[in-house]
Amino acid sequence: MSERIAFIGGGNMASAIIGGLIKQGVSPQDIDVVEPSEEARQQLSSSFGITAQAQANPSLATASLVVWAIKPQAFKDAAVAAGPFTGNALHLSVAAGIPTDSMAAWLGTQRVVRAMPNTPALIGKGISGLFARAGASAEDRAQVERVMASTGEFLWLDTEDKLDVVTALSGSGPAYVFYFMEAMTMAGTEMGLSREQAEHLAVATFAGASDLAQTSADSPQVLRQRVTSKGGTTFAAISSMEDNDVRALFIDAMYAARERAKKLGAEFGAA
Ligand SMILES: NC(=O)c1ccc[n+]([C@@H]2O[C@H](COP(=O)([O-])OP(=O)(O)OC[C@H]3O[C@@H](n4cnc5c(N)ncnc54)[C@H](O)[C@@H]3O)[C@@H](O)[C@H]2O)c1
Ligand code: PRO
Repeated sequence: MSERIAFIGGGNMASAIIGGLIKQGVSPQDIDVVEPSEEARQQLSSSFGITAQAQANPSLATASLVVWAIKPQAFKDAAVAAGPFTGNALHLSVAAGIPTDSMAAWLGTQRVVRAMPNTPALIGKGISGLFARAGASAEDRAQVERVMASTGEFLWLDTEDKLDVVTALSGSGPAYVFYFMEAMTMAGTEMGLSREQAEHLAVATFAGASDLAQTSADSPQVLRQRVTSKGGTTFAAISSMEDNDVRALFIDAMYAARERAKKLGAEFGAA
């Protein structure tokens, strides 16, 4: 990968991808970042030795790939500011909701791909959903794969609307896991463990159960049933959750996330 890559936005998600690229051997000198926040620019400098630009400028024209890692709310203004400098680049957006139709209109190109990563990308253990517009070539898709592989796994989607489902599932998903860790820690502490002990047990339980689910030939449902002795402690806990509709409420929450992704697209993606 000797091409220059430009990032518009240098926050959490850009840093996760940049970190992965540098680990893969990409030189920080081949990475440009446009980042208006002084604090974020300093972070990029201390973490990666990258001198980010406060504003889009003609140097962006040398990038063969432009990665859009800004909030949906800021996308259109940033596209209007940076678009004129991005020449014939391929564009890859990680923003929730913003449709490729809008990006193609704002940027004047059909070479547009969207990715929905998640924060385990920071340690190379992310998973991303990818969608390519018809105007993106096989080589464009391969370039996106090389970049996203540095953050973990990826899978291609055949329709763009499925990206909103991926956003609700794996994009937002780490927060659901941390939420359950928080609740388990809170309960363990209430029941007499120290906070450190409870958090250690909760985090290690998710790590172990995730590894088991990934390496086992059995489904999560079968693995759950194996923990749940009839009339035992897990049975009491799962019955309490089922009686309180936790599963249905959790599914509702994911629909709310997907709705929000659609609304962000409609509100901030209007071309
Ligand atoms: N954080 C996640 O878990 C996650 C997961 C998947 C996708 N995303 C998507 O990634 C995008 C970025 O999220 P994040 O978590 O990195 O946010 P962030 O706030 O950490 O980073 C966004 C950065 O963009 C900068 N910015 C604002 N206006 C700009 C402009 N006009 N030009 C250039 N930079 C500008 C901000 O200063 C900020 O540093 C969002 O669209 C989000 O939907 C985030
Ligand atoms: N974080 C972004 C959000 O909450 C997108 C998925 C994860 O909007």
